[in-house]
Amino acid sequence: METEGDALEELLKIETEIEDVQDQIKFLLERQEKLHERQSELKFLLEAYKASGTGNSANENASRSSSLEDWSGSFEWDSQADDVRLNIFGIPSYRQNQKEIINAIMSGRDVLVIMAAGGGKSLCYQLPAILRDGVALVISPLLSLIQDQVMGLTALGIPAYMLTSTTSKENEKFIYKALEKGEGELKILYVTPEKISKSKRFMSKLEKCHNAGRLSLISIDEAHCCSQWGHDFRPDYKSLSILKTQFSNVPVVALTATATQKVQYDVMEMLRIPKCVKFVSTVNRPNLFYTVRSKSSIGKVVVDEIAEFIQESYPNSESGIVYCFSRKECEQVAAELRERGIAADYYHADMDVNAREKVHMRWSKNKLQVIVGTVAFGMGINKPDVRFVIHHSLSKSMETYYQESGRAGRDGLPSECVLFYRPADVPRQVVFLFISPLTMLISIAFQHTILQK
Ligand SMILES: Nc1ncnc2c1ncn2[C@@H]1O[C@H](COP(=O)(O)OP(=O)(O)OP(=O)(O)O)[C@@H](O)[C@H]1O
Repeated sequence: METEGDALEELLKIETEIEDVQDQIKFLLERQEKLHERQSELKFLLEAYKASGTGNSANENASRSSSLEDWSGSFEWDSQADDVRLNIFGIPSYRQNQKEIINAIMSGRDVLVIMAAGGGKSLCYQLPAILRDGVALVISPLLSLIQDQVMGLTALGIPAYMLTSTTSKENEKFIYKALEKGEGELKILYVTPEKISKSKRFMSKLEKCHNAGRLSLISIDEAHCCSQWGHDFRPDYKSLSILKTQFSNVPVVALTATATQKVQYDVMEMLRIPKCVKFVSTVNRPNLFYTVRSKSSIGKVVVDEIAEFIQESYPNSESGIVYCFSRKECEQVAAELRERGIAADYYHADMDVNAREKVHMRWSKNKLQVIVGTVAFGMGINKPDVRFVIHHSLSKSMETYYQESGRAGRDGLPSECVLFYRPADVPRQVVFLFISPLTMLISIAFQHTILQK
């Protein structure tokens, strides 16, 4: 007969064994991650060997192109580019790397641009799109991003169009005619990646445009969506590899704010641009001030502190975002902030598209001070004057944290990023299970200023 003592002893044994198994799983997952990383590097190297046909390594190729070619020198299009920059875009001078990127594209090279959010990536492909003859194709992942860009360009008098589900029949006809026959004024055409992967009709018109020598460049925005290692992987981005295969002489420009090596290799491999010129601008955002605050285990106290911070530091309804871990937490925190007199609402993936869009619009138009969101409140958020991003809970990775907190201060003005941290939040984020929170804090501290309040 089994006694209570026996049962207790067996339970202890099982618990020890479970801990053991967990350690092994952790070890194996870390090993798997490293192997994937190396696999991706090797695939990229092999691709580069094949492309160069010389046996030189990709790194040699990459560094050769970056070091030996001087993209900051004088080029025949300099004065025309300056004229377009100043008189069409109204931009008095270039920011870091913009001139060099434009020169590389104008020279017909494939280019990979890594530049922080708000750094000015759009000008890098829009300006060459105007200077080069023909139509520039831009692939962007979100309808809202596309609409913003087309609206902005149209306001500047640049003939830009989009071909999406919202395009009128009349505009569609105009676009197809422009692609096929070169009729009408079309300089920049925005599409989502689904157009490339799913519309045979569109691809056939694009081919005609290319055959007539009228496809001037291909720009791929948010290029990290190609990579499974990125934070926003989009399966349709995989089909973009066809572009370089089909239009090999047209320069491809891939742009992203994501800087990890693994993602960079993946993007270059997926888009088949192993010999691209790579431009990495600083990811440091000197106008962002990072703070880590210790988080109380009592939910109400945390919301009290968040509300107090917002009301004291931003009494004039300056815009902000509060990131939470779960949908339920989002709704609760938004309601509690409202109870404390802050105009807040929530945003998460469980809401229908219209409700989400409504909240986003109210916030964009400053009718709402704070959006309390999950990770779903992500790409396409380009409000320039977000003064604070508060993390009620830890993000799922360092990269996600960088993206989320980076939504603050796109206008370059001082802005705050506050992380509420307590060790008990760590196990809720699967990825962080295997990353020491200390590593994350040290990492943030190295990259930015930590003001311990
Ligand atoms: N050289 C410049 N001087 C001044 N302003 C600039 C310059 N280049 C771009 N800008 C402005 O900076 C702002 C951000 O540019 P843009 O939208 O291209 O950023 P981005 O890098 O695409 O950011 P995100 O990744 O968040 O979309 C825009 O208002 C743009 O007009």
